Amino acid sequence: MSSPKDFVEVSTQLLPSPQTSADDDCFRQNTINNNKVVIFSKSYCPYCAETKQLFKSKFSGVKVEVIELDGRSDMDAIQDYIKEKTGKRSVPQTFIGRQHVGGNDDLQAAFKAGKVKTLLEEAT
Ligand SMILES: N[C@@H](CCC(=O)N[C@@H](CS)C(=O)NCC(=O)O)C(=O)O
Repeated sequence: MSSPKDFVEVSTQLLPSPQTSADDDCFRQNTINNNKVVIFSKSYCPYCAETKQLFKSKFSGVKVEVIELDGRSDMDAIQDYIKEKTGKRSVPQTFIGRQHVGGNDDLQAAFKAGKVKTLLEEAT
């Protein structure tokens, strides 16, 4: 059952254009640190669509920050940064409460194990 307040808010954030590569990393880390749920995504990617749909259907009411990488001039740099942090370069990559959950397969498995709910509850 869902009520109006349960409707999930999915927004697409454009990171500001930083001046230096040190600023770049700062913006990327701040995006992960300052949002409860962050999904690095590509708009055409079917796995990304599944990840976004999971939050929409199962965690309505939770604000999800979606960074659509395709078309961004810093797409490769962001993917390099995520690879450096997590070992993974594919999209989607989901972070909950600053913790890396992983790609869509990882997220779906974490959901089935009840871990997504726990991470959301623990996230500030
Ligand atoms: N098993 C991965 C599959 C992800 C995947 O293959 N994503 C593609 C896009 S649909 C990808 O990242 N391709 C390389 C790229 O876009 O840089 C998952 O569940 O997340």
